[in-house]
Amino acid sequence: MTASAPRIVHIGGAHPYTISIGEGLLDDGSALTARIRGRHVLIVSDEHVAPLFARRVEIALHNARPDLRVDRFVIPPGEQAKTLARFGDAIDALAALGATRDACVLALGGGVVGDLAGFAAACWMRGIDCIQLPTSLLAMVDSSVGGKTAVDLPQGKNLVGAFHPPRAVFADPSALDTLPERELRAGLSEVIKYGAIVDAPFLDWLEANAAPLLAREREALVEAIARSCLHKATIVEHDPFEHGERALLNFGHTFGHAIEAEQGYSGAGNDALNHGEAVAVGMVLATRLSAHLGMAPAADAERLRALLTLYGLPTTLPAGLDADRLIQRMRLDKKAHAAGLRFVLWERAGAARIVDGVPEDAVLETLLEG
Ligand SMILES: NC(=O)c1ccc[n+]([C@@H]2O[C@H](COP(=O)([O-])OP(=O)(O)OC[C@H]3O[C@@H](n4cnc5c(N)ncnc54)[C@H](O)[C@@H]3O)[C@@H](O)[C@H]2O)c1
Ligand SMILES: O=C(O)C(=O)C[C@@H](O)[C@H](O)[C@H](O)COP(=O)(O)O
Ligand SMILES: [Zn+2]
Repeated sequence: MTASAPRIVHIGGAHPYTISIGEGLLDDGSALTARIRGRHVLIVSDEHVAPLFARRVEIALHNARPDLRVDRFVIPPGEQAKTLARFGDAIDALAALGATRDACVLALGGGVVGDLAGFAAACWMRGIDCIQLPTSLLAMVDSSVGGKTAVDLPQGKNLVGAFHPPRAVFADPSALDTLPERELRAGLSEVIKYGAIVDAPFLDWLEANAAPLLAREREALVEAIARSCLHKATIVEHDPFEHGERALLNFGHTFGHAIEAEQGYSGAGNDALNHGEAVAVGMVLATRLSAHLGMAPAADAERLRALLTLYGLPTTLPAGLDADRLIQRMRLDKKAHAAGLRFVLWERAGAARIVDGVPEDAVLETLLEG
């Protein structure tokens, strides 16, 4: 049972669903099973998260629906597991389960699990249900919502994937108690992104609420999650397949994804940046590029950099990365056209714009400044 009524965010459109945010949702078997149509469930998780939460979810499912056949598929933790090979293993797990078209994948974990599990659900029998049970802050505020699913290639981030909206999202903020500090900050990077691109008052709120958020005060976290989900839901509902405004959610990602790929996706346990950290650096570089192109007042750019620093996030390019190689990576960014690079640039707090044909020499200059 949930401790109190969950906060609900609705996403409309062709495939409507709800995001529920509330304590105890991971144990709420009746809420979870209400979205499960068939009798086969594959819980996809990772080696950090499964020992913490998978048994609880399995018990909740069993108590509400003893007829369910529930299997577990567990991947190693971190970005390096978001591969075609692990995707193949997930497909094998669905085959071993005997999953029929009404089966359901439960993605229990951070964004890596969510993206991989969602992609497996998108492909098995051309598409089965996926319920997202995000356990990292980043997954609660961003990756569990909107239906982008993918795996990485050595050549670039998320290069193989599909749009496959979840059947439902259940975010239980009590899961965040065990989240490592570095991962909490990474999630806050994507939270700051929403303020930067569409909600200037949210940036004020984030400036005022760094202490409670970093101390994991539940009320502040739930507010940040709900407000982030509301922004993502609004954008995704209007443009589910990223034909236009959805690309705003990619602010900081052209630089960020190039950094991640260039570092070999090794952000989990060493000096390389994880996704949220790479996006933090990417947002700062995007504001600098905006300044080069005559957009975004310098004072606003400095304010964003200071806010990221307040949250303990990196704001400069890691040492040893080659600018030309980063630009080469950006040519495979999914926003790029045959005609050239496309960036989400910054105008001011709460306002960003998608700009085509950004000259590579301006990007190079920005990278060389660090
Ligand atoms: N699909 C989308 O729209 C979208 C949006 C943003 C990011 N992403 C993707 O999400 C990924 C990043 O997600 P992430 O930051 O969650 O990384 P992640 O999935 O690697 O999780 C971060 C780390 O935290 C651990 N963890 C997660 N929940 C935990 C908990 N409650 N307690 C203890 N440990 C826990 C994980 O095991 C992992 O080690 C990237 O691959 C990124 O590309 C996708
Ligand atoms: O949902 C979106 O749209 C986003 O861009 C959200 C991003 O935070 C996320 O990292 C996404 O996976 C990036 O998408 P991609 O199309 O650049 O791979
Ligand atoms: Zn992201």
